[in-house]
Amino acid sequence: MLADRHSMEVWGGRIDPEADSARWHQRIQALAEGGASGLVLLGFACDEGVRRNQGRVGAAGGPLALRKALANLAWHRLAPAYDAGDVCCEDGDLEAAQARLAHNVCALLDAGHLPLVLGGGHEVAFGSWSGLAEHLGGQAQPRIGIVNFDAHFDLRDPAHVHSSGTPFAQIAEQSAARGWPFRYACLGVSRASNTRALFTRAAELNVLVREDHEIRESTLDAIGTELDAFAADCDALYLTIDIDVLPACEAPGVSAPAARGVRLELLEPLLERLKASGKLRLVDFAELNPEYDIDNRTAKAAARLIHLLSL
Ligand SMILES: N=CN[C@@H](CCC(=O)O)C(=O)O
Ligand SMILES: [Mn+2]
Ligand SMILES: [Mn+2]
Repeated sequence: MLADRHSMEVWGGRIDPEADSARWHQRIQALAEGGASGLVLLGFACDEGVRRNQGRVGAAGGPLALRKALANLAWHRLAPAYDAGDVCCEDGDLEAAQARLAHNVCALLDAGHLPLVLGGGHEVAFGSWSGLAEHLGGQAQPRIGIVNFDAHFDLRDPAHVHSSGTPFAQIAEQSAARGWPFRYACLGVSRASNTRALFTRAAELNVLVREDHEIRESTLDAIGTELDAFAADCDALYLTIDIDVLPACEAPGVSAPAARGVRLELLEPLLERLKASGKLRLVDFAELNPEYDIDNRTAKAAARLIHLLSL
């Protein structure tokens, strides 16, 4: 593997004396060549995209905070989980860091693993997707479905700058250049936090949009059915979770906290539905900023979602 740094030191925590009481820190393994396929955590310690997007930096600390939050959670998995270390961006060269992330993601997919990338600002998405694209590149026209749970479209015009606000517009451009379809679902969007231009671009790109206020107990099943149909029309799903989709009380530790958001109890059933599709090939978490977290609330919420997806 080509990660920029790797240490298993963070994986420590409570050890219970009774049988069958393992936690993540007791079961996760350092990634090594030739191991059985499993879930692989790969950090993307980067907030250069957030800085370029005029946001609150600090998401570079996300991978470490996520591992710490995950370490003490109960282990219920049957298949292995590995830690592949971090890709870092310490010199402001975001494009080079995204390219290294892509090569690592591609190598993991080639080896039969499910990569779970720990961001980092949402600029992680361009690197993650590029890795999946590299992996599927041999296919004629792979139908990659992107499902983004986010208060924001992140479809800003990349002609100005590449940032945490542009990844899906960059992916749309790349897809068009390759003659591949662009299939993007963005759920949890806040109308108040996205300009008219962004809604217009989403409509032009035929994005499946569900706004934050549309996701309620009474609409969950219908939205789940929409996601089933979206997944059925794709060869592979890339799930990206911008943790600022949660309300600020559940996720204060982000660059742009959501005044309303979509609560965990509504998000979780939709994630279960996507998982049940059997088409998830790549997952990432974006925008956790530990510098603004309260009581590790945001890290714990994200770790709970990782735990749910890993069962
Ligand atoms: N990845 C973040 N994207 C948001 C940030 C919004 C904000 O800082 O208020 C965006 O660009 O729209
Ligand atoms: Mn985002
Ligand atoms: Mn967001």
